[in-house]
Amino acid sequence: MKTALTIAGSDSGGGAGIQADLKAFSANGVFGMSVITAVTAQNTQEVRSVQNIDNRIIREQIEAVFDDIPVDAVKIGMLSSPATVETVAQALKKYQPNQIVLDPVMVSKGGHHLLQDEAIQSLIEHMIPLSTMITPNIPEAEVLVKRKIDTEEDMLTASKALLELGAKMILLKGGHLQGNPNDLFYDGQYFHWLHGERIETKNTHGTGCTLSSAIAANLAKGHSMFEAVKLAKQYISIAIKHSLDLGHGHGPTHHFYELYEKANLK
Ligand SMILES: Nc1ncnc2c1ncn2[C@@H]1O[C@H](COP(=O)(O)OP(=O)(O)O)[C@@H](O)[C@H]1O
Ligand SMILES: Cc1ncc(COP(=O)(O)OP(=O)(O)O)c(N)n1
Repeated sequence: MKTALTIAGSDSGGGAGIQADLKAFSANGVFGMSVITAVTAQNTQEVRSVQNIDNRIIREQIEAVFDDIPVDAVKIGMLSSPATVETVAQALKKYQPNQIVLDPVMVSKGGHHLLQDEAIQSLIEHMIPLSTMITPNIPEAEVLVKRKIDTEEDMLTASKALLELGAKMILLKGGHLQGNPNDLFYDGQYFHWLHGERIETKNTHGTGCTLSSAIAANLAKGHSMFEAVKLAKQYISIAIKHSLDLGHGHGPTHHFYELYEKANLK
C-alpha cells in the first residue's frame, strides 16, 4: 500500500487540517500518517484558539515516521510559527522525501491567522524551495508575490513570480476570484488551466486542505504531477458538490469514497 504523510494542524471540527487530510488520503486510496504542528479549537464558524506543539515533539513525530515507514508523499499545511517552519524544513532536508506538496496555509475562512506574520519570510526561505509543488489560494499568492491578483491574466504573471521563489511547480487556486473556480498549473514550461464550475454552497471549509492532500495521495500512487492535479481537481469538485451542511458556519467537504469510485477516478 502506498503512503502519504500530512504535517499540519488539527481542526477539532474535523473539516480542515489533519482531519481533512487523513480523510482525503483514505478516500484516494493511500495509507495516511500525521505529524501535528498545532492544535486548533475550531468549528465551522471560527477558530477559537491555537496551541502550537513543542518543536521537539514535531521533530520527533517526523523522525518516528521516517525512521520506520516508507513515505511516498508528504503534504504540508498549517505551520504556525517561524520555529515550526524551520523545524519541519530541517527534518525534511534530512529525509529528502521525493514529493512535497506545500499548502501555504495563512488565514482561516473566519479570518484567524494560522501562520504568524513573522513566519511568512521563514516559509519563503526555508520551506518553499524544498517543495515539489505549492498550492496557494489567491490571498496567499498575493502575500507571497507582494502584488494584487484580480484577474486570470494576473494569475499567469503571479505564477511566474511564485516559481521564482524556488518551488518546482505551482498550482494557483482560483476559488477566491469571481466566476468559475479555475486553477492554474505551471511547471516552469507550460501553463495549464484546470477549469471548474462554481458550486453554489457556503460549505467549503477545508477545500484547500482536501485538494492538496488529494494531490499528495495521487503522487504517492505514482501519477505524474499534472495527472495528480487533474484527478485532485475532480475529487475536490465532487467533495464540494456533496459537502455537508453541518454546523452553523461553513460546513465541510464530503470525502465520499463510493461517489469517487463511481466517478471512476481511481
Ligand atoms: N464554490 C466552489 N465550487 C467549485 N469549486 C470550488 C469552489 N470554491 C473553491 N473551489 C475549488 O476548491 C479548491 C480550493 O480552492 P480555494 O477556495 O481557492 O482555496 P482555499 O480553500 O485554500 O481558500 C480549488 O480547486 C478551487 O478551484
Ligand atoms: C488546522 C487548520 N489547517 C488549515 C486550515 C485552512 O484550511 P482551508 O482548506 O484553507 O479551509 P478554510 O479554513 O479556508 O475553510 C484550517 N482552517 N485549520
